[in-house]
Amino acid sequence: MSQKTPRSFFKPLSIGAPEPYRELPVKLERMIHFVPPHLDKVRAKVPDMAPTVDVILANLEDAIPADAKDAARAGAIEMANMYDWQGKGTGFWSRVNCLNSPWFQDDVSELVLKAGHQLDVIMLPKVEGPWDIHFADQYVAQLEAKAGLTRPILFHAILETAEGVARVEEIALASPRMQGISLGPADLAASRKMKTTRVGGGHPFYRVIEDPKEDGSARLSAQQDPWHYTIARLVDACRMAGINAFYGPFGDIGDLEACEQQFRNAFLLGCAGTWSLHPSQIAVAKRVFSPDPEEVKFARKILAAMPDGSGVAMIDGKMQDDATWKQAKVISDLADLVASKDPDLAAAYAG
Ligand SMILES: C[C@H](C(=O)SCCNC(=O)CCNC(=O)[C@H](O)C(C)(C)COP(=O)(O)OP(=O)(O)OC[C@H]1O[C@@H](n2cnc3c(N)ncnc32)[C@H](O)[C@@H]1OP(=O)(O)O)[C@@H](O)C(=O)O
Ligand SMILES: [Mg+2]
Repeated sequence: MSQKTPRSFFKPLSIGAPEPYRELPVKLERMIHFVPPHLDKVRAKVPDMAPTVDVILANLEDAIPADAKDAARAGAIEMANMYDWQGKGTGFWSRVNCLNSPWFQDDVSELVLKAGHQLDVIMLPKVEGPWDIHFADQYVAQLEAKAGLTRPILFHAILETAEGVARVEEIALASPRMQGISLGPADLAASRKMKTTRVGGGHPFYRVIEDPKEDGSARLSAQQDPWHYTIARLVDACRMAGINAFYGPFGDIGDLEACEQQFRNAFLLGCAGTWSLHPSQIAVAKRVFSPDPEEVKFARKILAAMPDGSGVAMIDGKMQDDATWKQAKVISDLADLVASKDPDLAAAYAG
């Protein structure tokens, strides 16, 4: 596979386009809250909602009816100018329609030319390989130059095709614009021909069962996680590329307990955040993707016991060494980010 040279990898892809980032901006992205921009009533809530979430995403793709695509795009551009996104620190993203759709070109060109000064991330759906990223990369660079933008707009891919999973490492490495990748369980289930209509979470048919018993009594079985492999593969690809992995949608809006379990599985496996589709999921995402205060205190004990990050120490009967120091650093750094945005948790972490 032909690769760009290290120096050309970071070259702007259009004369006049902003320099690509060599290090990604450090942002809190515990929840990416989806908003249907064509619904006036929901769009009107954005200025009040923005301070309460880490990211607001104007969705132009699935869940937006075909006859409302133009209204959604106009609504997204209106959202860009409803709040001081760059000044107040809440991320402003938009999910555009897929690259082979009749709407992609207008989505991207209008967003960059009319909202690029406030837009942080373009979410690209149904990505199948690095070629999708390369195409969008140069197209956005040309639009950034035309709009006179001084800050590069980043990309976030959705992992929701079988081919995308087979190439997830190449996608993660395809451009300095890559900020992260989310799991899209519904489209991925369809692409893989999985036999489920659920959007994330477990399935009662996906289990393991113990061996038959001599007395013929009932055999114990346990439900398994059908997304374990994909999330773990996604995390490895993203962390290799120095970007973040995210869990995507949880569709059973009424079941917050199962939503929390799915989010928690993703958090423990290394995901940095999740999508929230409904206001009720925002608090769940905040609870799960903010490190637990007791974990933070224990992590800071490890950091204090090994100031230079090397050696060995016993803390509460548990062996700590260079590796656990790095684990503790991940938790402590995340806690610092959360504390900067959430006074209640700042107090809990300092307690
Ligand atoms: C499958 C994967 C995807 O593509 S997922 C992403 C696409 N889907 C979405 O973006 C869905 C976004 N959410 C919604 O459209 C709605 O939440 C809903 C249709 C699921 C439910 O709406 P509704 O029936 O109106 O819910 P409620 O009556 O409970 O609403 C109460 C209240 O909250 C307001 N509301 C609803 N949703 C939102 C929201 N997202 N943000 C802000 N406010 C919201 C609603 O207007 C009510 O307000 P009110 O009390 O003032 O009336 C795929 O990619 C894959 O996996 O592959
Ligand atoms: Mg999808």
